[in-house]
Amino acid sequence: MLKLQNIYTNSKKVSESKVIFTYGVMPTDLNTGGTMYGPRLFEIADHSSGTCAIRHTRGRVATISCDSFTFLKPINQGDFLTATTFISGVGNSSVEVFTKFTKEAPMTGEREVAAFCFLTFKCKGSEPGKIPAIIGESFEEKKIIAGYESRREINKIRQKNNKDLSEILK
Ligand SMILES: CC(=O)SCCNC(=O)CCNC(=O)[C@H](O)C(C)(C)COP(=O)(O)OP(=O)(O)OC[C@H]1O[C@@H](n2cnc3c(N)ncnc32)[C@H](O)[C@@H]1OP(=O)(O)O
Repeated sequence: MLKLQNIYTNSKKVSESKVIFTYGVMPTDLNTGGTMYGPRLFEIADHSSGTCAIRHTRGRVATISCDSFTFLKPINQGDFLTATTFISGVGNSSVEVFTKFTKEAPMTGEREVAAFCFLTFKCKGSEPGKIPAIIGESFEEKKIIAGYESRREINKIRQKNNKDLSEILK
C-alpha cells in the first residue's frame, strides 16, 4: 500500500490531514440573542482540529491552548456552517491547527467567512522533533503556514506570562 508520508523529507501535504465538516445550524445551537453560541463553534473547532492533528501525526494528541478565536459575522439558525481545518504549523512536540468557519445561506448559496481560530495540540504519540513538516497547497494555506513562526513567538510570550500567573494561582 502507498505510504502517504514522504519518507525522504518527513513532510505531509495539507490535504493528507485536512478536515471539512458541514452542519445545519439548529435552534439548540443559539445564544439568547438568537445567533450561534460561540462555545458551540469552539467545540466543533476542537473536534475537527483534534481529528486533523491525529491524521497528521497518527498518534495521540491533547488540546493545549486556544491561541486565538476571531468572530467576524453572526451565524443564524438554518445557515449551513462549514468548518475547514488544517495543520498551520509544526513545532517540536506540538502542532498548530487552523479552522475557518464559512456560513452559507441555504436558499441562495451566498457564503461569508464567519470566524476563524488557531488551536495548539501537544502530540503525545510523536517523538519531539520528529513530527512531519506541513506543506501548504493553496495560496491561502501557504500564507497561513508562513505566519506560523511569528504566531509561535507571540504564543511563547503568552506561555511565559501564563506560567508566571499559574505559580501564584491558588
Ligand atoms: C482533545 C481534548 O479535549 S484534550 C482535553 C483538554 N486538554 C487537557 O486536558 C490537557 C491538559 N494539559 C496537559 O496535560 C499538559 O499541559 C500538556 C501535556 C498538554 C502539555 O504539557 P508539557 O509537555 O509539559 O508542555 P510544554 O510546556 O513542554 O509544551 C509542549 C509544547 O506545547 C507548546 N505550548 C505549551 N503551552 C502552550 C500555549 N499556552 N499555547 C501554545 N503552545 C503551547 C509549547 O510551546 C511546546 O511546543 P513545542 O514542543 O512544539 O515547542
